[in-house]
Amino acid sequence: MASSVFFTHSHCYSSKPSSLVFRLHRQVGLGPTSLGFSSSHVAPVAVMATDSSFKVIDGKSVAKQIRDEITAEVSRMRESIGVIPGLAVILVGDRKDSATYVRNKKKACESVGINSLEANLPENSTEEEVLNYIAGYNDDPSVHGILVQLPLPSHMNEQNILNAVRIEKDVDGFHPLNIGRLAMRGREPLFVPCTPKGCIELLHRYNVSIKGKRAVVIGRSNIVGMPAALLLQREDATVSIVHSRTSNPEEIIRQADIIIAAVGQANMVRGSWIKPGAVIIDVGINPVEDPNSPRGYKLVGDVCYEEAIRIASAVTPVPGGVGPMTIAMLLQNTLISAKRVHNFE
Ligand SMILES: Nc1nc(=O)c2c([nH]1)NC[C@@H]1CN(c3ccc(C(=O)N[C@@H](CCC(=O)O)C(=O)O)cc3)C=[N+]21
Repeated sequence: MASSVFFTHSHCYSSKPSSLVFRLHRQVGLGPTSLGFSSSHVAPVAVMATDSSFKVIDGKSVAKQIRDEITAEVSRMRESIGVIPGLAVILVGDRKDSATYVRNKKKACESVGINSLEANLPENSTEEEVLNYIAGYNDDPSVHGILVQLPLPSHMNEQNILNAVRIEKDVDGFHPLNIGRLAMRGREPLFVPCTPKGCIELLHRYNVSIKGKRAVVIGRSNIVGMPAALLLQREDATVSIVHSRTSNPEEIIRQADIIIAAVGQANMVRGSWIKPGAVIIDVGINPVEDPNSPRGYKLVGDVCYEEAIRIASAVTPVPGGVGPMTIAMLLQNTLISAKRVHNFE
């Protein structure tokens, strides 16, 4: 994001919290909650006199819970009508991160009993070759979901390729018809994009009420920011979108009861930008140098976590927050697709 309004920080200055008051009054304790996760209780009493229990939103354990639900449904379906849901993933080129994501998706399919097919095409493939694979999967009745891993090589037209996926198999929810329906009141998309769907699912499973709340989405990408804003609006939030040309991002973000951060800027959102008690869903997955890690880097979100936990009421960590939910939602969409085509309830 090449803009001067967005500040980048390679790390949070956790030894210098934005408010001394919060640090002085911080009390940490551990205890199970009704959802079965551990949470640390932070009590910034100067601002939040009551109900000051801070929660880590544990996407990893919620995703596990959802995978267990999907596993049960997949086997019920197999036993009663003999159908096994199938997901086809098309990977073009050899980007390391994409290969890792695709491998994780495949593993996740196996873990719930969904069949996975994979087409691995070389970087220099033509658009036509990719379209041929899509056409084959469109016509294959054992395939209920088709995912074209993004980003595609730059010589390909992403729109042409996403348009070619049958909307009934568009488990990524990226077909313009599905996105268009998401944007319209009274219309239902066949699939909702996985990452934004995972964000909303986390809010639901943590009993965060959305109706009537002020929500701010940071970032306006087709795959996260825009659909996240549309989903929040469908849930009756009052939604603002902050982006690289927003003149007063901090001021707008500070009004949010719910923040969904999806810009891809490490630690961009500082503690001082957060309204006390806000709920934060951090979609960013940004590598930053870390000499203490064997890989030489670690992953951080778009939100300065160490600062956020002192002021927000709940925050998703990175890793272990939205990422695992994205994959769980992909499995869920594949199951929904198979159930729909076979009229199985
Ligand atoms: N057609 C398409 N659909 C996608 O859904 C799609 C895509 N293209 N291109 C790339 C992005 C990225 N994405 C992630 C999925 C899971 C994690 C994930 O599970 N992350 C873990 C582990 C992170 C790690 O340690 O490497 C975590 O955050 O805890 C991250 C990122 C899906 N994407």
